[in-house]
Amino acid sequence: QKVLNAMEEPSDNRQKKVVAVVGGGLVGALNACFFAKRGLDVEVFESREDIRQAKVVKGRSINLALSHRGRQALKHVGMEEKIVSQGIPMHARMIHSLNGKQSPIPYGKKSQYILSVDRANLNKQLLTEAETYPNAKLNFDHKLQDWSAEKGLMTFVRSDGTKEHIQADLIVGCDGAFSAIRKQFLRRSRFNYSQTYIPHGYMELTMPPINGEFAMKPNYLHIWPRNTFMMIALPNLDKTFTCTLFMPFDEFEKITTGDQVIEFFQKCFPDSIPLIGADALREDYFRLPAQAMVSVKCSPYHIGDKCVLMGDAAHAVVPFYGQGMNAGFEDCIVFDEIMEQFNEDLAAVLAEYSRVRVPDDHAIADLAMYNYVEMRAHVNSKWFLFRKHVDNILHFVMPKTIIPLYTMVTFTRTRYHKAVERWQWQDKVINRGLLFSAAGAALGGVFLLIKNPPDVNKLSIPAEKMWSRLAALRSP
Ligand SMILES: Cc1cc2nc3c(=O)[nH]c(=O)nc-3n(C[C@H](O)[C@H](O)[C@H](O)COP(=O)(O)OP(=O)(O)OC[C@H]3O[C@@H](n4cnc5c(N)ncnc54)[C@H](O)[C@@H]3O)c2cc1C
Ligand SMILES: NC(=O)C1=CN([C@@H]2O[C@H](COP(=O)(O)OP(=O)(O)OC[C@H]3O[C@@H](n4cnc5c(N)ncnc54)[C@H](OP(=O)(O)O)[C@@H]3O)[C@@H](O)[C@H]2O)C=CC1
Ligand SMILES: Nc1ccccc1C(=O)C[C@H](N)C(=O)O
Repeated sequence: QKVLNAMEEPSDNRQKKVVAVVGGGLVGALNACFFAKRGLDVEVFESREDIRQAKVVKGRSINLALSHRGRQALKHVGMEEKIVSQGIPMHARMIHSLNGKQSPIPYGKKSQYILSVDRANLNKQLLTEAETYPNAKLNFDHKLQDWSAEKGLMTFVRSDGTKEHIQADLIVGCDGAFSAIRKQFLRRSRFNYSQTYIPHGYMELTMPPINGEFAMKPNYLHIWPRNTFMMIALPNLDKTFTCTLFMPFDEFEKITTGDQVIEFFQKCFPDSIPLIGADALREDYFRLPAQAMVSVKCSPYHIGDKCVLMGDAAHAVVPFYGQGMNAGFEDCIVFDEIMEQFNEDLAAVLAEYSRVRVPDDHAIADLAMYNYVEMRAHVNSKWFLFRKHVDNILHFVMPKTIIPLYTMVTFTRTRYHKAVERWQWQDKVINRGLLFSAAGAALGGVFLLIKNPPDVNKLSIPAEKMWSRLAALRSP
């Protein structure tokens, strides 16, 4: 059994803590940098081999949308500029109508954008950054098999079947949506847990460059919203786009031949066929089955002063807000802030972390579900587009009073649950305002008509025609 010992004596009178981070994915690797920067000794245990040496990197999605929360966390460990310089800014949604028309909907002000970044590259750079700290060590091919919350003792199994037993002061579970660390929480009393698989799946398809250039405008997140399902595309540095088709599993399963794939794309995304390529479509559609999406909510995130969950291990969310990683990165900042506030007293820090973070992570889980409906359906509605304009104008006039939800979530560090509360309040106020304005305008019109009744004979539209037009407006 290996007991992780502090690599050197602490310079102050605090007991030097040794931290084991389980999972060297995006959040685990970043968290290792946070702990190491704080001066703690940290070891990462990752089940996969070192992805920096691997020939093929298996993973969920090729690219990710990075926004303010994630950037702030990267900034804390001095990596923001490096990562941002390798990202592609996306300033707006680009809506593809059935007839091929493209219309942009900006994400915020001119200077506000989200960034498309390469997942594997980000993970590799975070691991390399963690390794630059002398007090951080990375262990690959270490899959957590079991652990004890009471003893802080973990058992790892390696690909050759050998086992390693390791003890640490603090265990940080960053082992993703299907966390092995979280399994032990499930056995404990007063641990709340829910897991929901949505009935939709997703499939990734590649849109290659055309004559060495992007096949579509690169600085947008492209959306083909078809009300009950959608396709999106994010740009990559190699001038390809990664298209992701989100659709009910039933619909994926109805398509069983290459010809049916083309028929389906012809009907729903005709403008994308020449860009992806009909032959590629026929093949790529069947390369992998559609993947499932799960939303996991749990609380609390800690056990005593021994263990804490972060990232997808604590809160796997459906991907539709592009906030899963950003929220996980923000977890690292919040934990670090609380460590500072409570002078690294782990019992106090862990309890406070759960108290502060659970409502926010649960809020982003709900918002992520909502954003799927916004992206696939609401963007097609004239009322939604009108409201977006109204919100933007009000935000311009009263920047501190009215802040669009998307701006709060994506371009600020407003706590997610506060953003939801504020959104609901703003929505009520704006809708009432619009209703009163419409009623006021109508009343004003009636008043003017009564004061100056028009000469019916001089109306440019004959009265009967006007009535029939009004009747047509009312019928569905
Ligand atoms: C299709 C899709 C698109 C997405 N797009 C976005 C986006 O645009 N923006 C965004 O912010 N988020 C996005 N996300 C979410 C994002 O991928 C996750 O939130 C993020 O990867 C979470 O990081 P993590 O480190 O917590 O988990 P992971 O990245 O899953 O890392 C977990 C690590 O733990 C390791 N591990 C697992 N089990 C063990 C074990 N037993 N022992 C040791 N190690 C173990 C795994 O090998 C892995 O390396 C998307 C997700 C999906 C599925
Ligand atoms: N919110 C969501 O809907 C989902 C999000 N994700 C996130 O996407 C990112 C990248 O994922 P990626 O690296 O590709 O991870 P994978 O989906 O490939 O899974 C990583 C490991 O988790 C285990 N696993 C996978 N599926 C299941 C399952 N259904 N039940 C139990 N265990 C499972 C497997 O471990 P073993 O070797 O033991 O089989 C697998 O090796 C991560 O953030 C992940 O957390 C992943 C899936 C869904
Ligand atoms: N990265 C993603 C992956 C899957 C689905 C959506 C996204 C988004 O980023 C959506 C974006 N935030 C939007 O609201 O337009």
